[in-house]
Amino acid sequence: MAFSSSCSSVKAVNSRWASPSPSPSSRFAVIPAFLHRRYATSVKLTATSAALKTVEQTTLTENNKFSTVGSDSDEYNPTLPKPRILVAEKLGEAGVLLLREFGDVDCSYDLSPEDLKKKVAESDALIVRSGTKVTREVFEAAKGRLKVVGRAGVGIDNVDLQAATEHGCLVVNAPTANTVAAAEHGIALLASMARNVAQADASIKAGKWERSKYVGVSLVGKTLAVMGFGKVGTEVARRAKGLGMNVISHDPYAPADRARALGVDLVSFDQAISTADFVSLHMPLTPATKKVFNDETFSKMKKGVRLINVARGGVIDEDALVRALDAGIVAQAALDVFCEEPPSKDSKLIQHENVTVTPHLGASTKEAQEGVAIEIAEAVAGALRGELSATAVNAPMVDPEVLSELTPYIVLAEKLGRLAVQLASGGKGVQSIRVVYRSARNRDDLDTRLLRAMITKGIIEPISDSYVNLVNADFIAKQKGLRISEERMVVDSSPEYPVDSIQVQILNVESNFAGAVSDSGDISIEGKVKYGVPHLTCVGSFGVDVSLEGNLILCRQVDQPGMIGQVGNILGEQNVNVNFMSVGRTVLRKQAIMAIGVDEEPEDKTLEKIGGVSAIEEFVFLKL
Ligand SMILES: NC(=O)c1ccc[n+]([C@@H]2O[C@H](COP(=O)([O-])OP(=O)(O)OC[C@H]3O[C@@H](n4cnc5c(N)ncnc54)[C@H](O)[C@@H]3O)[C@@H](O)[C@H]2O)c1
Ligand SMILES: O=C(O)[C@H](O)COP(=O)(O)O
Repeated sequence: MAFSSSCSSVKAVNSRWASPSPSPSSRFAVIPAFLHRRYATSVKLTATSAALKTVEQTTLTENNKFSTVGSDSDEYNPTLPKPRILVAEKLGEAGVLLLREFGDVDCSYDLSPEDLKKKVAESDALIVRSGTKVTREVFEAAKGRLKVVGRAGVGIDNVDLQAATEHGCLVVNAPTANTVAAAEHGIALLASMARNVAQADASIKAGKWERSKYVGVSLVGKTLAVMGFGKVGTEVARRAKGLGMNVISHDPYAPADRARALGVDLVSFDQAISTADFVSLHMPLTPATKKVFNDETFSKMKKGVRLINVARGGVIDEDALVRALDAGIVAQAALDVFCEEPPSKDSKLIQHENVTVTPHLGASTKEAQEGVAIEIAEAVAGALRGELSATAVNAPMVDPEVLSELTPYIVLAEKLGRLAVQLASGGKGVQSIRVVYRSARNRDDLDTRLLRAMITKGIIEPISDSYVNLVNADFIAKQKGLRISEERMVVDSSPEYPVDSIQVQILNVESNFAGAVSDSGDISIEGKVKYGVPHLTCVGSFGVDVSLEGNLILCRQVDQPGMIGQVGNILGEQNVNVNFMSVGRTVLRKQAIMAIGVDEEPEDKTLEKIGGVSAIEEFVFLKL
């Protein structure tokens, strides 16, 4: 089939073909050294669906004091020295037993940073919860011995992932076993806050009997805003419905039908916080959610609102919360997590009489800890045996040859995913993605899993705290209710290159940039690799040609002379360097799209000026 594109004509204005090919995100592309060694001797990877199957047993040397086994059917070889596993925080007994069957387990809790460094130098695996900081210094001190870090829980903000990857250390976590525990703790805080349980308990223990002081508020009929409708948020909503509450939720990326099925309306951020009597936080800590609860947002809340946080302390500006409590905007807060853990003893927030606190207990039930312990023990033992883990967060396992050929396409795929998700808006949520690969290669001679993983990574990472890689991409996509369908079209170009173009479509969503919506009504963008550099070649129905470096401004305007100059001048005045510009149009002198690659992030006022140009109908700034 000959190559066909839905895009219209394009005129490139500036060219940087000679730019060096950008390297892929190092977190993804750096293959842990021990995996390299293992695969280097044992695995023949092909570009077929068998690409990730290991076929032989391998004995490791150097830092690997025991053998690892590649095939699913092979057993761990008990004649070789057992791996040493350091458990640095309390882990459920079932998990410890499982680990003992497999290795020498050292349970040493409350280690000082110095002692931790000494111990990791003699350990093949380390298991922690949120209380141990696994820093770069820890990986350096391990001198290559540490092969796996297991986080017995969800958040891996206490593990330096970049350092782990650089030191060839796999990081795995246990993302699902504590969901219900966290939700139950949220509900416990909600109910005990509403009825002043903690304060009344302290009062009575101090010898008082203050019945009128601790009159509470009822939950039934009140509105609860669940901020973040993921695993924990969904379970909180389900339980709050059972308490007779009216539940609304804000989550720009959650599927509306999943919420509707629970009788929950997905609403805008402002609508959620301004109408709720109770606000419960369940979003991840990301650059977009950091301190999202601040003076401005508190001022929009209903006077007397009650706040619960079992997510991450960093989503709240804690000083602003104290001000909101003092002003009576927030009547009460119940907090399980803090910006700094443990928080300082004399923190105004902790000491506030209308605040109830728990020391990060969300996951701390016997059942959750047993579940998490088993989940992490299996993941760590599996990783030490060399198996793929569905909860690995930093390790691709790809033949270096395949990786090297695909490198520029990997960058392209991630950037297309990242761009596409930023073009989505509205309450329906990103649910269905369609990817079309145009390639001259035979269908079975192109393994697209790495590309699909990178598109998934590009789509998910800007909107969550999940780390996506080849190993966990499908797992995370499924967890988030994201359906990714792939199509391959054979085109008449050179089979020397694995892919001619990649098209990413987000189906059934609204866009914040109407120009990105194709004739089929879906958000659609397409890109190619040209001379090793990823390029955006199509936006909606408009052909463009802009190298995907730095950041991007897309403008839709009336096709008329002088537009490039006007916008270029505005950016130039603000010292924003344009690295690439391209204009594509459908019909002469009607509508056109201008794609402008910029090195810096323009200030708001600069973007406002661009929006003020009369011929510009809409524009959007996108981070690559
Ligand atoms: N206190 C504890 O002990 C404890 C236990 C488990 C989880 N957690 C924390 O709870 C949080 C949620 O965990 P989860 O397992 O449900 O994660 P999840 O990834 O399943 O859900 C997070 C949800 O937040 C949404 N989201 C992303 N950005 C958002 C934004 N700007 N506004 C609103 N929603 C947004 C995502 O779309 C997703 O649906 C995480 O921060 C996790 O670390 C804490
Ligand atoms: O991220 C998590 O899983 C929770 O915050 C629980 O942390 P914990 O394992 O330290 O209790």
